[in-house]
Amino acid sequence: MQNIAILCSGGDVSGMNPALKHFVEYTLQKNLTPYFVYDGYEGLIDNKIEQASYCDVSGIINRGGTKIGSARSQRFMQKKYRDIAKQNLDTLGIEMLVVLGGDGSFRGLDIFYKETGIKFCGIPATIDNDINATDYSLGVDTALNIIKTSIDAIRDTASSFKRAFVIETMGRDCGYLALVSHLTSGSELCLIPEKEYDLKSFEDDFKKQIKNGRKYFIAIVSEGIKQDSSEIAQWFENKIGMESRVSILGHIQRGGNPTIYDRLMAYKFITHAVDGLLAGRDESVICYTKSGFEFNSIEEVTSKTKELDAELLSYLDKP
Ligand SMILES: Nc1ncnc2c1ncn2[C@@H]1O[C@H](COP(=O)(O)OP(=O)(O)O)[C@@H](O)[C@H]1O
Ligand SMILES: O=P(O)(O)OC[C@H]1O[C@](O)(COP(=O)(O)O)[C@@H](O)[C@@H]1O
Repeated sequence: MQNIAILCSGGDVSGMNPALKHFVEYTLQKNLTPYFVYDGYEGLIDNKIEQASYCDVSGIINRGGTKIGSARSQRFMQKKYRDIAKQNLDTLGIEMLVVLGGDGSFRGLDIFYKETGIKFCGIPATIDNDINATDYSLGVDTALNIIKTSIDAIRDTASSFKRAFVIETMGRDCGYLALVSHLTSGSELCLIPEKEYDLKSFEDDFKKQIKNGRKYFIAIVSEGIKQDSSEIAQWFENKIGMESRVSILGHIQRGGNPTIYDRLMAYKFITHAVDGLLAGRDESVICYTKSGFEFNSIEEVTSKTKELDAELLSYLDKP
């Protein structure tokens, strides 16, 4: 029997628990012995590695976050700690790793593979959807649904109280969450790092809309834009003449009951990752694109910054 381990690294996402469940079930079905590494690369170094069974994954498919924890690890950046991680894996006879994480995690994993020969398959997992070479990363759909529910709720109070709301989404330097939320929630303004903007250009139109009866505004802004959300709110007050409030959605976007789409994608990502390793793919990331699932090298995934989908971006210019 071959031993195979899974770990979560970087920001946790909803969808990791369904992935863990299918990992255990699928690897057992394939006559492999599954292991959990707790707390990301930190757990590899500290030997928090345990054999997993069906019991460990019962009742977790509906839970956000990850049962085995996730972490960012400064120590894994240093070879002396990666050597300890390799010793821990050798002691347990583990030769294959599945890692749910982002491009930083994959970069670390690739270095580890080159030093130790531990085979791996990366599964893109980040709410930001900013990993190059994959159209979809696990967790994005649940985050978008949480944002949708939040915006719908804020709309109730905004419309009742005649206010402008500036709603800030996560995403680091990527405006995907904000842009998709804008297009699907009917907000009046969307500001993202990928598109230059000048607030002045909206002033005449917004004032005209108020004259024509508009009672409230919803603006969705990504955390990576050049201004603080409070400055956008000030602009609504000073230049548009409407009382305003800021709502920073924050870490609620990283939690919550995984959507059907994320549960299904977790199932598919895990199946492809395990199949790929068994078929002899030693160092790859399983990506999802318009043409389906495909394996990519670390170089392809990490060498470029992902560009925002051009079609989605073009919709920002349309009324
Ligand atoms: N060049 C590297 N060498 C070794 N480990 C790395 C390297 N880059 C990232 N890592 C590991 O991957 C972890 C997660 O990376 P990070 O960039 O924070 O998140 P993400 O995987 O979401 O992009 C880091 O905390 C570190 O342990
Ligand atoms: O949880 P932290 O450390 O405050 O980090 C917040 C950041 O993590 C994210 O939620 C997800 O980022 P990663 O998936 O790349 O780790 C970003 O959207 C956000 O900027």
